[in-house]
Amino acid sequence: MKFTKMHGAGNDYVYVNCFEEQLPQDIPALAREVSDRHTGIGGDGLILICPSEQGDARMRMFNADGSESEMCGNGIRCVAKYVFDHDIARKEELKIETGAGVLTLQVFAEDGLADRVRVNMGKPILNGPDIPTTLEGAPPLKAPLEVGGKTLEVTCISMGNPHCITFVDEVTDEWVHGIGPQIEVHPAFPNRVNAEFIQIVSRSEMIMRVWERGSGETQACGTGACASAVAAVLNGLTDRTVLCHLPGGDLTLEWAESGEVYMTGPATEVFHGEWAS
Ligand SMILES: N[C@H](CCC[C@H](N)C(=O)O)C(=O)O
Repeated sequence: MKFTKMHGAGNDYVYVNCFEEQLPQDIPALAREVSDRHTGIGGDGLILICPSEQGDARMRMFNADGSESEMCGNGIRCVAKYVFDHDIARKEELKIETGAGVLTLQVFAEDGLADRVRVNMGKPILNGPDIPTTLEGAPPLKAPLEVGGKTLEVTCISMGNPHCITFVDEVTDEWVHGIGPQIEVHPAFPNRVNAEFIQIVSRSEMIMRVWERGSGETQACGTGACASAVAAVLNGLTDRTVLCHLPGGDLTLEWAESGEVYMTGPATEVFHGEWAS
């Protein structure tokens, strides 16, 4: 099985072009195997680029633990790059089918290859039961969450996949590796949750680290950055356009007055290979 290794702001996945490649039956097992950074290819998960009746391609995304997610922001930028660069659909505006609906993307190319992508991520989902979470509110804003002997004040948002955002003075390992894994599996989140930790720098800038559902700490999380920008606006902490600094790079988020969230960021192809087993 041929694969391509790509990353968006350091959030790296193994990509398979399912217009051409056959997949084994057990895709979650394949995701776990290829993601292993010692015995596999290494990555935060597996992303399939598939034919679509509704768009130029369909994205299916699997975390490193094999769980499938509805949406992946860094992943969809790389899917757009792959579709553009490999002539599946060489258009500057692409439509990609995802678990969160058909999204529209704008591709920016240098020397004929896409290197930055602007995604209309759609409107955030704010109704608690649809996130889903048992916490009160639409959305839960500064909702109390008992974790690790602390009572956190969290904001919960979905971008098609669930996010629990905590604003902190400094994003330390204690938060990300100590509290993050406990939030991921907290009973308030029936489908588990991605846990973002945000340090506000100014009304137009924030620092983010994330403990991702199914993958642990990643270098960046596109849907998490979008959800965090919405949470920052709803909590009165930033304006509607925010520069988000992540360990793997920067993303620009805009929660437009129309309600849609726009995310702009890089997409990088690193290498191709053949998966032996
Ligand atoms: N771990 C996430 C999926 C990947 C999201 C992230 N890598 C992004 O760029 O949006 C989840 O289970 O919802």
